[in-house]
Amino acid sequence: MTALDVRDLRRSYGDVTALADLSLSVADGELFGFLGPNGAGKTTTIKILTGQLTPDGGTAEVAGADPVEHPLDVRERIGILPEQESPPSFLTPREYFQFVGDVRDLDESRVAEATETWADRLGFAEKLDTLSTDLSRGQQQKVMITQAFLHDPGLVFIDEPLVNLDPIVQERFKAFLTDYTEAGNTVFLSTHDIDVAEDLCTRVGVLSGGELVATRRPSDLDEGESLLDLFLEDVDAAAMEA
Ligand SMILES: Nc1ncnc2c1ncn2[C@@H]1O[C@H](COP(=O)(O)OP(=O)(O)OP(=O)(O)O)[C@@H](O)[C@H]1O
Repeated sequence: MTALDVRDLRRSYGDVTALADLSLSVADGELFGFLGPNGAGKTTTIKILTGQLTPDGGTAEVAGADPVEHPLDVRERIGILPEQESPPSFLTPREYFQFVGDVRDLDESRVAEATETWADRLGFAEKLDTLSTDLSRGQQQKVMITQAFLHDPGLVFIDEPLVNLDPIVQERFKAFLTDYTEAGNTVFLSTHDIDVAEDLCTRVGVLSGGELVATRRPSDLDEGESLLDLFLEDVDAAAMEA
């Protein structure tokens, strides 16, 4: 089954072309890395696929629904971890998860269980009743990760999830992502950390100038080959063609 399918997606902001012509499919169970230099169009793509932005043209199906025609259906079925967003400063993590649970129509007991599981997994149990404004950047990131997974979505969009996490928590979260996708769920991971993508992803797509210029499987790399070198070659080749 296909977790997401994108055909000929286009989006400009005034005379800036953010997405020129993007076609891409991600299957259920993939841990898909979305790579690209600054300004390549990654955030624009994620905003369209998560029902936050309308494209100028093209089609998309995400978790079985059209994010343009039925953005609420898509948002119900997916989890989203946007880059550089914080939990509301005036709520504690526990209150924030209750709020997200209400919006997502989850039973109180399910929210309580997920809260305990994630606080334990990411190591912030002692901060569950602290106002978010008094949390460190890393602790706030743990809260944002938790809200993305609170309802056990089959498809999650995560943008630079490891930022501000200490190495121990990073490893724990990476192991979770692997287990999560091996269980059949799908992760769409946008990152500049090519080493993490090489280590973690089952497949990556390289976006450059608003177009997908390569897809690769880290498991297919030859001895001595690195995803970073190939990424740099892909982006250089795309720049030469432009
Ligand atoms: N609201 C906006 N108004 C005008 N231009 C925008 C807007 N949002 C994005 N852009 C432009 O669209 C292009 C793609 O931006 P986008 O944020 O999608 O790239 P990105 O791959 O996520 O970049 P980064 O890795 O730096 O976060 C860039 O040239 C950017 O300047």
